[in-house]
Amino acid sequence: MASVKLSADERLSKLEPMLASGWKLVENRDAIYKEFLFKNFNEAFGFMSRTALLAEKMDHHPEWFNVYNKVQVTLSTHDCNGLSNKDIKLASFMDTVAKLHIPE
Ligand SMILES: C[C@H](O)[C@H](O)[C@H]1CNC2=NC(N)=NC(=O)C2=N1
Repeated sequence: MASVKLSADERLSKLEPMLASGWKLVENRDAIYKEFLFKNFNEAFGFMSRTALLAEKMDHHPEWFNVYNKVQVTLSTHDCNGLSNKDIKLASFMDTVAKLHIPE
């Protein structure tokens, strides 16, 4: 199903809260970025594993880079060359999972 870019209203109602929870707009791209820090690699990889399962189920995949306990994530929808509701859904899920792995 072709993805539709977030509307102006959705950017206010759905994207703004994500920016308030630490996601940043990517310069010169309609994309969002967040860096997640975990206690160790196991926690980071657990986060990535859980995200990967949803990504596969959604057929919507993050652009991410992992070194040890850090996971850098960029979300955008390639099909519409910008942000869609799929990005909001995946970002929200990642925030929820990350909270389960809060470093002590
Ligand atoms: C063929 C496949 O369904 C598409 O390429 C999917 C795969 N995963 C995707 N991931 C993201 N982030 N954006 C897409 O548009 C996308 N499209």
